[in-house]
Amino acid sequence: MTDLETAAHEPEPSETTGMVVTRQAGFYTVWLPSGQRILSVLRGKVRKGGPVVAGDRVRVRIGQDGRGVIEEVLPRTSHLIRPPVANVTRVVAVVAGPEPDLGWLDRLLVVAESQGLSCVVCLNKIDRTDPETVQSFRSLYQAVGYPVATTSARTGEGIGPLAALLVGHVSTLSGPSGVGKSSLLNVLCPEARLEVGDVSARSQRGRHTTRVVRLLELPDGGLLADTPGFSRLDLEGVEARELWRLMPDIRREAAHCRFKERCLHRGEEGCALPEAVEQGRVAPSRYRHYRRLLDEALQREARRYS
Ligand SMILES: Nc1nc2c(ncn2[C@@H]2O[C@H](COP(=O)(O)OP(=O)(O)OP(=O)(O)O)[C@@H](O)[C@H]2O)c(=O)[nH]1
Ligand SMILES: [Zn+2]
Repeated sequence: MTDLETAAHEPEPSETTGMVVTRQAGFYTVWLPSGQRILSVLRGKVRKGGPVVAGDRVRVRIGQDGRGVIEEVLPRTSHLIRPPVANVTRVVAVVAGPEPDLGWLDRLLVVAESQGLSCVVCLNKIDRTDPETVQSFRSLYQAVGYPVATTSARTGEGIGPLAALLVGHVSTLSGPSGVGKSSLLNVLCPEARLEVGDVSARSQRGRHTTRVVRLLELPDGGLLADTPGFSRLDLEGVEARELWRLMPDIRREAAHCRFKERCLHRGEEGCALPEAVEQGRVAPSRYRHYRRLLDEALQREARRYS
């Protein structure tokens, strides 16, 4: 018996909590802990509280007809604006071979850390990447402290281990154009593939300027947004003085810097960071990107205060 069949035999309690997985024309699909999905509308007072988005955890009352009424939106742990998804816990930062864009990756990792999101780093297109590059990418980011997946959406290599990193999370893929985010989505979620031929969904997207975001169920558990996140990587809101805290490898070494909080760890005389790079505890690319992001944050702050 499948989970769905089991669910059909167990009457749902009249009130339960669930997660909004998609919204369409005033109807919200709520995913219940049993695996069942119910079509729901918003109670008037909930509507006044602002938009309800995919990822929102809600208290829902189920009527005789099997339809739901969303009574309350439970507090959010995070809220992405673009795409509008609540309660994301995991960002999959995707870059692709043969020459992964590490500058983009390090920037995204900082932005995600500043929002308290946990990251998985993914190198896609390993079928067209030199094995040495794959290996050094893996070592670099494992040493920083991130789970690393190396994948090929084309051959399927590494997809299982990537899926395993998403179990129990609400995740979003993020990465520069063309790295294979849609391709990964299709191999990770069989449900996503159906969409390709779904003309009504496509034409709807064309009509509306804001795209409807769906959370797709991963076969092994977890939910994945069907719209990539973080299309703009704004460092807005990241203070120059706080930047070192947002890069785990820099943070570890900064703890040994004798200038402590007074230091920007930019390579000042006596700062611990240049030595950490020399001795291989911080990768040169990571330190270079740290300094680039720092300069940018300092310039922004100078403009703000001038
Ligand atoms: N060789 C190879 N090609 C891939 C792989 N994954 C994706 N591609 C190809 O890369 C191109 C871009 O893939 P998409 O999935 O559209 O990339 P995307 O990141 O969604 O791109 P945007 O929608 O522009 O952000 C397509 O031609 C894919 O077939 C892979 O693992 N290996
Ligand atoms: Zn320092």
